[in-house]
Amino acid sequence: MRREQDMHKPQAAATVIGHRQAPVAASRAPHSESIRTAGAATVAVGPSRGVLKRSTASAAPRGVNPKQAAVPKTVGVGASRRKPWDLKGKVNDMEDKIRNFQTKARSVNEEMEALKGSLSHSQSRVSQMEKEVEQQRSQISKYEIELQALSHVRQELEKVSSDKSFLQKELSNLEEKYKVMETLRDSQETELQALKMKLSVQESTMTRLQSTLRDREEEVHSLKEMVAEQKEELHTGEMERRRLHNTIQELKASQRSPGNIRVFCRVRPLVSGGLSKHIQLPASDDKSIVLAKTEESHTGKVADTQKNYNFSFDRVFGPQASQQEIFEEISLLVQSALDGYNVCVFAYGQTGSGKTYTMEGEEYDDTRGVIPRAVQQVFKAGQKLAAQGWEFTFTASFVEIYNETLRDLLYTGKASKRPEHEIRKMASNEVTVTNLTYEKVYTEDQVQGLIAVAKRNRSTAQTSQNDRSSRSHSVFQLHIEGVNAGRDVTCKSTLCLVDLAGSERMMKSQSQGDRFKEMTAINSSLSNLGIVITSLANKESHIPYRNSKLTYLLQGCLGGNSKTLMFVNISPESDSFGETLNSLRFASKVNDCVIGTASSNKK
Ligand SMILES: Nc1ncnc2c1ncn2[C@@H]1O[C@H](COP(=O)(O)OP(=O)(O)OP(=O)(O)O)[C@@H](O)[C@H]1O
Repeated sequence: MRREQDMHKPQAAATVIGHRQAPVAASRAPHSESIRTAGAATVAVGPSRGVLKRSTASAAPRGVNPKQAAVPKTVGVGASRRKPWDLKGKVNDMEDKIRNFQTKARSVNEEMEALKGSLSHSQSRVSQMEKEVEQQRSQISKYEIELQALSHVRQELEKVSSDKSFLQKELSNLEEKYKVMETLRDSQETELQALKMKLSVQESTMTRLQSTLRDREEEVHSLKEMVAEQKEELHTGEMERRRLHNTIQELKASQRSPGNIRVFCRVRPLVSGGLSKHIQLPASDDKSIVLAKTEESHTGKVADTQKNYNFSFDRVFGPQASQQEIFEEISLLVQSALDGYNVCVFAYGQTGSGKTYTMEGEEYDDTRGVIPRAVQQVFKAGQKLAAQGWEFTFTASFVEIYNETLRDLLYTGKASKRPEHEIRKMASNEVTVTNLTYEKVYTEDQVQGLIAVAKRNRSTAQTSQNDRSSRSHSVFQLHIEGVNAGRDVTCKSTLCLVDLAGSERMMKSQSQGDRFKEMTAINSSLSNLGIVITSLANKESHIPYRNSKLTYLLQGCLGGNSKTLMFVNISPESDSFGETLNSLRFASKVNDCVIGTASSNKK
């Protein structure tokens, strides 16, 4: 556009040239480039302005524009050289000038024509360029659209790239994991190989072991057969042992007397120590005892006479005999109880002769009596027989008979609620006591606990009545039931251990009141015991068991089907001589009784 303006300006200048004011226009066109060129020509020929100014101002007519008035002056470049009057010269100059101007106008025109050409060219160029610009614009808008599309693509690309980097990370993680897994797999493969090796070794070992097992099984089978044979032999042996055991006892008993009731005599040590004067125990004989009594001469003229009472029993134990020695002699009987025989051991003797010491003993091992030792043996033997297929059930009871009344020594309830008891005989001929505690026992300790309960119960009664324990019988019973399921054999027996009341005879001076009643009861039950034993020995048709609670209770343990042992305990003091003699006489009578051969309660 600017170029277009530039092209028009010289044209206007050329138009002015045709007028009189053309020089003015020429002098006023310092802004135009083409005029500037012409101006230069003017300056080259014109005089200096300083010179002209003064004369112009003074020569300009009034009312005329000083600028218009100055034109002729300016036109006359050669005025300084021509004389004012040289008009012709001036005209010539003017004509020269005109020619110059014309030449210039022509060149300007030419230039203008050239410019026009150039202009049209430029215009076409411009339009072409505009077209191009349009094209460019449309291209640009296309590009912009493409750019937008590309920016979407770029965003997507960025997203894809971030996804890619994420996936690459994941990939690298997975690669790591894969490597770890590979390592693991390798190690597991190695392990697998090792296990396979082991397996193959073990398989071969197993094959070897299987063949060994088959051999062993055959061995076991033959051993089982052998065991069965040996068990059979053992059983036969056991039966034989029982038979022999019984025979030995019978032989032992028959050594002195042919009766079944065996009697052991035990002499208590003197309380003061030393030796008893009236009791003699022959050193060479452990079955005899001599009771010597010196009878003084009434007249004094003859010497004192000594009367000897000789007794012999199955065994006589002196004051030094230990509890262990005593038990060794009766342990065979206890074994018989497990073999199915009823066994009854009772201690007879005057008060203080050592019955309780013999039967119960004291707490310490050495001083323990028959009852705790028998219980220990029963449980031990029961365990041994279990190996031969025997299974035993033990039931314990402990009863006191005082004044012909029964009292449960295992009762642990309130004293006020203590029940009364009756002895009953069952259809099976078994004797049982109503309301009595029959405690199933499984261990020796449990039985010892029951014995302790019985002791407490006796001492409680003792405090209310002095020496009550001396005046009552205590009966411990262990009911034994054995089953050998394999052989379809059962056995049933009772081990009966009795501490009898003091056997002293009643003095006439004491025969009054409660004491009389007690003594009558004791004497009655003890003499009834003697009567029952004698009746059994005489094989009488009626045995008066029911005459006393004691014989009624012991019915099953006395008689042909039981093994009975009596301890006769004697006091060594000289003032007990009479009672000792009575006890030994009673025991001797019992010892002479032939009741018959016991048979085992085996089915
Ligand atoms: N063999 C003995 N060795 C040592 N001490 C004994 C022996 N026998 C009995 N004794 C003691 O003699 C005392 C009386 O014995 P024990 O109580 O056994 O007599 P008991 O006949 O049962 O009397 P009771 O009829 O009054 O019950 C007790 O102190 C006891 O320890």
